[in-house]
Amino acid sequence: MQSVSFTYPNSKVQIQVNDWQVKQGERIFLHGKSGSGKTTLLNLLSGILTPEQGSITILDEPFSALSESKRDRFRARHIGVVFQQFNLVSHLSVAQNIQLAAHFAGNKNLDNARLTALLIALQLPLDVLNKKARQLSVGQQQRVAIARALVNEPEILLVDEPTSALDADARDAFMTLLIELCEVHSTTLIFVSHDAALSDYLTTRVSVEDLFASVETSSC
Ligand SMILES: Nc1ncnc2c1ncn2[C@@H]1O[C@H](COP(=O)(O)OP(=O)(O)OP(=O)(O)O)[C@@H](O)[C@H]1O
Repeated sequence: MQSVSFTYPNSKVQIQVNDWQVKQGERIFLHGKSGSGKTTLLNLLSGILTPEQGSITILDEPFSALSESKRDRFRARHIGVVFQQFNLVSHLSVAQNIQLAAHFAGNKNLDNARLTALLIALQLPLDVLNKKARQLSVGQQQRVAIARALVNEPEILLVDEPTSALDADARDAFMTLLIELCEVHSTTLIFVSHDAALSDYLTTRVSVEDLFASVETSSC
């Protein structure tokens, strides 16, 4: 991110990042107070929002300068996103939810073996494939959201508070799996959570307040 600024319409809150670089394969624990701008930052990195000024370069592509359709295609191919609310299509089966993500990425080679391997890696029973997303427990929905985000083997994974509904044991099991999957594929992970205990699973801690404050210091 280079000299990025963003303000929501009718809002006084401005998000500014002077210079932020993330290395390939880095696993970042992004934390900060409620309302400090973590989700907004993830939305800028996923291209759901675009900066008013400055630029976001991802995998050497001028990501924030791409047209909306090119940005959507780039996201589908290279960036996995797991939102707080998972955003599964509730009336579709788990298999259909995952296949939809593969379809948007132009991934025509999603075979059943790969789908099965992903579910096993996430410790999901295989019979969930035919269940509707709305029939799953919250913990299962979280794992399916991760499976959907990983199905295209993205270089980058953006995850927003994925463990908030899990108990401590389920949370630790989930984190171990997530990190293992990221290690296997050298996935760059940006992980937002209020749960400081989870930072042990990640390699780098970044506070959004510091990230945003560094702009004010350097621009004075
Ligand atoms: N669509 C929107 N329109 C206007 N203001 C918004 C919008 N979404 C968020 N904001 C404001 O932008 C600021 C940053 O919000 P954001 O959701 O990024 O924070 P956060 O750090 O993710 O918060 P939390 O930890 O509570 O999820 C807040 O002041 C919020 O009220």
